[in-house]
Amino acid sequence: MADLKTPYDVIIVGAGVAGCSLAHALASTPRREPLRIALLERSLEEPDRIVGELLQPGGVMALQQLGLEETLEEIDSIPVHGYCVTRKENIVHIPYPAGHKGRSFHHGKFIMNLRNAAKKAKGVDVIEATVNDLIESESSQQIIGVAATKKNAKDSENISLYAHLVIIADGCFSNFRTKVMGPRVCNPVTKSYFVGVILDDATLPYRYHGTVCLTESAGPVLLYQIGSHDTRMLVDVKAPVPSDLKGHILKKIVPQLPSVLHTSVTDAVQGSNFRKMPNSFLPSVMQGGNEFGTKEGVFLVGDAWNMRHPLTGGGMTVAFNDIVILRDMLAQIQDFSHWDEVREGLRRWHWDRKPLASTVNILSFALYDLFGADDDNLEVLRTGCFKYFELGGECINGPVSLLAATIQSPATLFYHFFAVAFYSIWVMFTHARLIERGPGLKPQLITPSFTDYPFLLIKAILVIWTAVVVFLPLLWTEIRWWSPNDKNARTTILFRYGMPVAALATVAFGAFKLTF
Ligand SMILES: Cc1cc2nc3c(=O)[nH]c(=O)nc-3n(C[C@H](O)[C@H](O)[C@H](O)COP(=O)(O)OP(=O)(O)OC[C@H]3O[C@@H](n4cnc5c(N)ncnc54)[C@H](O)[C@@H]3O)c2cc1C
Repeated sequence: MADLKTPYDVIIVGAGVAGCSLAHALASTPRREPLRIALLERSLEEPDRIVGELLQPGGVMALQQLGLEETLEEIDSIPVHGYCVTRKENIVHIPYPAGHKGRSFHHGKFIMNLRNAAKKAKGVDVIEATVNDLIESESSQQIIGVAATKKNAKDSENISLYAHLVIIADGCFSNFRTKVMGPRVCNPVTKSYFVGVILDDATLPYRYHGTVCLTESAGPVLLYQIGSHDTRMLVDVKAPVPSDLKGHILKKIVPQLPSVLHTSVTDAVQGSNFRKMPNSFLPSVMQGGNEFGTKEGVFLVGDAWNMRHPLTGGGMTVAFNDIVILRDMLAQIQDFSHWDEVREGLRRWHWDRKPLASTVNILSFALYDLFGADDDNLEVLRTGCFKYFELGGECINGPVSLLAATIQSPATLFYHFFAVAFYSIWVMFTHARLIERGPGLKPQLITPSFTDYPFLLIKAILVIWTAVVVFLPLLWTEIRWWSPNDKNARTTILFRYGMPVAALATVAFGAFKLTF
């Protein structure tokens, strides 16, 4: 029975990508009694951020399933038909699978559309307030509400709101992660930073395509058009971020970009205020209350719970897909005060989201390790990856479908990743390569001969080892977060991951034996 202090069924903290779509999804689900939802956001002004500007086709599909496809309209959004990867003037075209299209836009405009959709949804109160704390029940230590400071026209007002369920969607810098996760808290690891600028009327190597520029001894550079005249450039920089960013980009990055971009990038960098965001890694941890060491009455969604590298532009796609599954799960629960039912739902949600979320998460860091390569063996893999794409056919279709999130399969990702690793070795043995000969001397093109083979054989083993060391820990972070008592999770892991991984490992080992 509803507590007198509980005017809401659900409180959602944060009206960003996940929060707005969740509020809209819950309100739009037919139920016996319509839900009363409070969506709290610290600022309802249009956000101005360098995040969430390209939505992959898989994200567009999830948005359609949520009935929110109109939020992509009337914001000067740009169609995205695929990617191209460049190494100086060498360019590989990687179109999305036929019939699929992504969209890119100014983040703030898209968020305003999402907020309007949430505001219009029946039973949703959008409140401009900063949530300061979670309110715990004194008897059960369950979370029963939030304490917030409401932004009024003249001054601020402290309020307390209560609900059966509190959902935290306060993004990558979440203030409540620790409180919700308790002893199992897992802190984000920042791998690098993206520094963002906007280019005016830039010409990209392929129009309406995301562009990934690989550079030597610096991180990858990402470009995509986000409006009729605006193109976002994100430059990956490792910590410590150089104090002279302008000099770093002009001297180290620009000469390695395709020449078609030189003028617009130089102009943008000259007069720019750089924006910087951390590229963080945060594996998802099972939630659901005491059994899993987390709080009851509350759970996390979106970046507050799970983050991956933004290189592959997958964050919003994961968030929307999560909301689709969560909506269907919560639709089966009539009363959110029945925590046992919510806990069981969260457990199912955790595993049901894995095919897409794990694929996107692993791909983002595996590609980042390859494209941001700063070691010799990774450089071999990076060259092999570029050449793999040049083969065309399934060598493009497979990886791009994973990137687009139209295929949700860590096993397919495993297959292509190790196919790239073996192909990289083949390339190393058979293709001529440029060797640096020291200052003042021109690099020399060397074709491997028989005398190089012993050295190359050792290198091949190191390259495979490097591929394993990149991929398997990422896979492990996706499957290890289960409770030892959770028998269903163990079965899921065994069948969904264990079997394909074992099968592919056998194939990979066989291929290795046949090749060498
Ligand atoms: C550099 C960079 C580039 C990226 N580019 C892409 C991309 O191109 N494509 C893609 O799909 N993903 C991208 N991402 C990831 C994507 O931005 C996130 O996955 C997505 O925004 C997560 O949504 P969210 O709702 O969890 O958080 P957010 O969208 O950040 O929303 C959180 C909301 O909570 C509010 N809030 C925070 N604290 C409080 C509080 N105490 N009280 C009330 N409200 C609060 C905030 O104001 C905000 O509105 C990128 C990430 C980075 C770092």
